[in-house]
Amino acid sequence: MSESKVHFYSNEPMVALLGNPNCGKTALFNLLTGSRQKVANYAGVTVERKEGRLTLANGKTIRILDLPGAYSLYPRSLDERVTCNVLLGRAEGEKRPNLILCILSATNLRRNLRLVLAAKRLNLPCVVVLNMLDIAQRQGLQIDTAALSKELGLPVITSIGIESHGADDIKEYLAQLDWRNVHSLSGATHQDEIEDVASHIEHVETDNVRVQRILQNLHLDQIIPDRLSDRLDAVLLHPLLGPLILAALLFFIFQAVFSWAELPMDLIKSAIEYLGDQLITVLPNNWLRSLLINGVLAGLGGVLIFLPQILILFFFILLLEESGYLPRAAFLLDRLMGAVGLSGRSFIPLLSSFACAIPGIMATRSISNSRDRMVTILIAPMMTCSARLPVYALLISAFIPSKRMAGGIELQGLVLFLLYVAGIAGAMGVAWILKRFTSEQLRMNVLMMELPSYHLPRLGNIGIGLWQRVVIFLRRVGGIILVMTIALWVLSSFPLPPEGATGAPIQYSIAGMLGQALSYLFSPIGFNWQISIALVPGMAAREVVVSSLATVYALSSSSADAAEALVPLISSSWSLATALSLMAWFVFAPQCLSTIATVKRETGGWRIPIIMLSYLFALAYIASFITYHVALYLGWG
Ligand SMILES: Nc1nc2c(ncn2[C@@H]2O[C@H](COP(=O)(O)OP(=O)(O)OP(=O)(O)O)[C@@H](O)[C@H]2O)c(=O)[nH]1
Ligand SMILES: [Mg+2]
Repeated sequence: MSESKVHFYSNEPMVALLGNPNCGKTALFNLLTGSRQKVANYAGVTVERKEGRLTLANGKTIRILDLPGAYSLYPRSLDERVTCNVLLGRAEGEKRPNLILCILSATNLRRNLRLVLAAKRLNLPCVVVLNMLDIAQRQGLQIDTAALSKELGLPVITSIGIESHGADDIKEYLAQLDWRNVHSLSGATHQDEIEDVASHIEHVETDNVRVQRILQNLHLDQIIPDRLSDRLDAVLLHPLLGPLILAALLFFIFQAVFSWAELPMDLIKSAIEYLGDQLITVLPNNWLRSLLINGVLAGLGGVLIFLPQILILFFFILLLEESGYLPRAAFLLDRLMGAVGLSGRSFIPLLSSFACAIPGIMATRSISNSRDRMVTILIAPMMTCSARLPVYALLISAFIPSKRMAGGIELQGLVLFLLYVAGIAGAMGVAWILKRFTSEQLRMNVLMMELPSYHLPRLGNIGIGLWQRVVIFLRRVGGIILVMTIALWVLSSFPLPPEGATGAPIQYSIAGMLGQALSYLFSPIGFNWQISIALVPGMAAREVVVSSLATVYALSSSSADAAEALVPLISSSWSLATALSLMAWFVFAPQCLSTIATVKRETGGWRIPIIMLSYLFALAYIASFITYHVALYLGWG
């Protein structure tokens, strides 16, 4: 597996952040370096090392390395291995860090201290940072940092990862550090060798005893229950209520995606229409006007309009991530996932895939069982990524009436929910088959997952998260989607139709001919040539299908205002059977090219991506074929 290469600045000291998962390393990394790496309230958020730089008050620059969380220095999963390799100096092209900042969550010293003891044996200078001091204080924990420092034989500083000045003590400490003599902070007292695997087991026992003694000396050896979290869990993890609440929550989210988005979507639509009208009045009727209106405006506008829905979905995802509910959902679904041979471990990678399969596939690094990891990678693309939302939303707006059913349920939201469920069900089915027919069969892996305390979501963090989504989305619109739209416009406009041609000019263009050729393949599942054209650039990015349809239809119609009206156009020219078949196609169809590239990188070869491409293509075709023919049978043709 390759990792992002880090530049080698030999003269700048490097400080690595080491700590248990979810202890706030990335929060501190962001405070120290001014980065905006992902922070969330569950274990295993960071799976790669990330580097940033910090300029200290005295002008000195140091490199800070954020690492995946680790419970021990005996790696069990790929993300833990990243951490160990860096600390042992085995990471390619990377020197060993000059200093380790060992971050502890003050709320769980028992587990966190074991890692400090292991870190001391690395024979690297080490400083302990006691984070989450605010929560510890709220829980009534009094930690004597001087005594802790004496027990450990290491300096101890404190921090609060969620306050803007929460890392100032760390900065101050690093500024006054004498980097030439930093070796005096080295924790190794009795052993000069780097930790090896064989001695690991024997250390575990002595470390447990030592941690117990330290806690006793600090009068911290009673376990302080987190009452609020326990009380919430009594309801949210209740065997019967828990799953019901989870289902209701997810259902509500999809309802909101449609009902809350109406107003902002109307606003964006009006703005695009206004812009189109202006362009028509000021520009002469030539190829440039066609490119701007039928190409760029139709294409980009067609996608932009779905931004509010994407943001609403992410608002809820961020809320769940910040609050600490996500690992509970994993816990609730563990049984269900066990039925198909996966553990709840796969839940968070799969959930990340709802944003985009790429971070989802990266997140599988935290799955220690390699077969589970491969299966999770193979099914991740079936989780509905946010790029598919515009496609679904377009088809739903065009074909599913916006009406309320019994109980005030929005029909459109319900269909969207069902499309997501179809993806999940497909994924579970494939996982079951893969496990069933591989040598490992249905072996249950026990879920060992930490349930963090609930945190009140911080609006600032959610705001930043949403803003990042807006930036990602606009970058796609202004980047790949714009490029593909212009390319498609060119291919759809040239060559010009011959003299005396009667059909729309696009039919004589390169794209038109390609679409007609492809429609032989796709007509059995109800796709016309316009859809067939749009599917090709859609391989680059999902939303491109929407912009491509907008461009293709804008070019196929003679009226100048076609740029504004994709929904009525497709609802009048496609049958319901075709629309349903296209929805089914998008539940399963192979992912975009960048996902395939990620799978190749993460699995180290072409085997898995090729398996993935072919089985998804086959599945999509079969699902669409069945959907189309059932719909025809029902008279929706
Ligand atoms: N109340 C409080 N919350 C904190 C503090 N530091 C971090 N958090 C929260 O704790 C959660 C975990 O923080 P992260 O920075 O993602 O933890 P991490 O150590 O990078 O976790 P992994 O990447 O999974 O290893 C997030 O919800 C943070 O907002 C703190 O000092 N006080
Ligand atoms: Mg992290």
